Amino acid sequence: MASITFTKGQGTGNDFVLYADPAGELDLSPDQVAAVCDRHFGVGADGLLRAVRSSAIEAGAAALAEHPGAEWFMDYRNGDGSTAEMCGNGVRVFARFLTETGLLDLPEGAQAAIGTRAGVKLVERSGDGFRVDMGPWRLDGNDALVRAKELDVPRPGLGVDVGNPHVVVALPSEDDLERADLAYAPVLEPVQPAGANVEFVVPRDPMVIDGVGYVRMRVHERGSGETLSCGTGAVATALAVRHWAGAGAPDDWRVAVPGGVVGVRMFPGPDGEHTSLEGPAELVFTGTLEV
Ligand SMILES: N[C@@H](CCC[C@H](N)C(=O)O)C(=O)O
Repeated sequence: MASITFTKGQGTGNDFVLYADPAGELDLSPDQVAAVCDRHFGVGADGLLRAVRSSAIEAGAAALAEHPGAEWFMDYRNGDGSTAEMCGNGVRVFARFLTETGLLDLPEGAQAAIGTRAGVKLVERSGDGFRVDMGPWRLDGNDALVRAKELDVPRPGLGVDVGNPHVVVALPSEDDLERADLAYAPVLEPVQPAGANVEFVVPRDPMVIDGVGYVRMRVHERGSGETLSCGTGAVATALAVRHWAGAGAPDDWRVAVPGGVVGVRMFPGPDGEHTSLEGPAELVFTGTLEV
């Protein structure tokens, strides 16, 4: 049995259990992760973030090859114990955890390189929270029909890859968004090869004010169920809505989720268009786990 000092953190209500494992000695099994994230029998969280030195985890070799400064690797797990490539809110909360615990020095205006399974992400402070360069994105062609309880007819979704897979579904009205029952997994047809996070979205009316786009979103996350926020989902949402709106649509978006608001921007990067995600990231409490 091992004892782990953990911290609970959240970004717009997307909550995580975090712990430092610099030498890579405290890897939890999927069942252990699911038990920790269980809201009735465990700490309770949408996911788990293990801070491990990139040199101490197999997946960290690619991160160090991409960016030798990527000292820390974000080993992300969904609440059911499954592994995901990337977590947008998670990487911001991870930066808060590293800086508050003294594992990372990140002065205002500087960027830290964090290894993830979707490549190295550059994180910086932004107001009270953090901003992350999410890197390049693509429409992944895995468009799907999405069936969900309370939706009268199956609706078309747009497949977007932002490091992890998403399907974005536009709903006709805010009423539809509110009454959609996401307490179970929406059915995707055809089934996405690696599963997908599903975002249900409604642009605000008017959608654009002073060059900024506004959209509301609810999300059913692969491996976690409905959550109060999803950073990669917000990025996929802004990209999908801009795609649907066509030429002249803004590159600057505010995505309202049940847990708050995050900002998404599109900008030219060295390897195609990148996006950034910004918003709050807070630590809530610490405790000890016996695993
Ligand atoms: N909540 C995260 C996304 C976490 C991973 C996702 N559930 C998946 O399986 O891809 C975020 O903020 O991006």
